[in-house]
Amino acid sequence: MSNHAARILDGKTTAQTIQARLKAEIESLSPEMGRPPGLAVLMVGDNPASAVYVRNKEKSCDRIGIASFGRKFPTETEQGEVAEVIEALNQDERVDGILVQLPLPDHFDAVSLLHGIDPNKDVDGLHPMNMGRLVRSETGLRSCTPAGVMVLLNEYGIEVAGKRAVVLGRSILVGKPMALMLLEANATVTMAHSRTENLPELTRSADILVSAVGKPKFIGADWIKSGAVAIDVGINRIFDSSGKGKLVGDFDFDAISPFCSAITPVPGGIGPMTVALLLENTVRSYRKKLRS
Ligand SMILES: Nc1nc(=O)c2c([nH]1)NC[C@@H]1CN(c3ccc(C(=O)N[C@@H](CCC(=O)O)C(=O)O)cc3)C=[N+]21
Ligand SMILES: [Mg+2]
Repeated sequence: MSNHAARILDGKTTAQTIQARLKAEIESLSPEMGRPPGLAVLMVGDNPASAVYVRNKEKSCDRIGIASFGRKFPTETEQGEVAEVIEALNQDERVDGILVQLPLPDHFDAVSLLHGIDPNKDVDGLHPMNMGRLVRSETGLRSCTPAGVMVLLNEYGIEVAGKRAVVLGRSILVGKPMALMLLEANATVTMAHSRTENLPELTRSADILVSAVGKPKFIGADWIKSGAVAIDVGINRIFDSSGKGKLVGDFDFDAISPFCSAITPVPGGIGPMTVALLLENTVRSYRKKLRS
């Protein structure tokens, strides 16, 4: 079963549908709440992937009625200064979500900074409280990228239970929570990483292959099982011979799509889903205040 046309899992359209639903929900909740939801994004230095994300988040917040409390710090900022801002945002009643862009500059200790975020405002799901809830399959705020993958799979009716899933990458932001969410959905999950031996042989066993390694067009056709579902979390900027930049994923899309049953494009796949789930988490934490 090869050379069938893969279904394109359209994250852009799915994300727009989610955003439209959230916009309506915000309109109906805000009279009672007396304020819009608020999201604070903190960025230190100027990582290009983070810059794309920040731009898209701010546009989306404007569009659906979430107030942005963003702060940008120069690379040489001291950790203590950012920690103080986080503490002020924890106390600020107008703020429902706080997100610290990763990676942070080398002189930062990301772990201790993330521990300082109020778990109820941790819309990135990175606080140990929320990570622990995920490990235990308890409800809590969940990492936006892997949560977006699960929503997209569900949107397209892709069966996960009983399937073999391989996750490439073991970051706290994507790989680890992704593996746990697939496990929760009853997939048989393998986590692979830079030290994994015979990687292509492993990925050829995957019914669902998720890549979050950040290497442009790293994965070619001989890594893919025929009929696999390919989920590309990589967002890599490359430049053509004329110096023009464009975004590509970890998959060599044109090479592998003939062998896949379904595949996410870059751009327009998991990126927009990440933004949508961030907004969703923010609205969730806003809505929770109505009842408390
Ligand atoms: N604490 C933290 N949480 C994150 O989730 C996080 C982070 N730090 N640091 C940076 C990465 C990167 N990231 C992106 C999310 C969406 C797009 C996105 O919207 N991509 C569009 C790009 C469209 C375009 O502008 O060309 C797409 O793929 O279609 C990009 C990048 C989240 N990250
Ligand atoms: Mg994408």
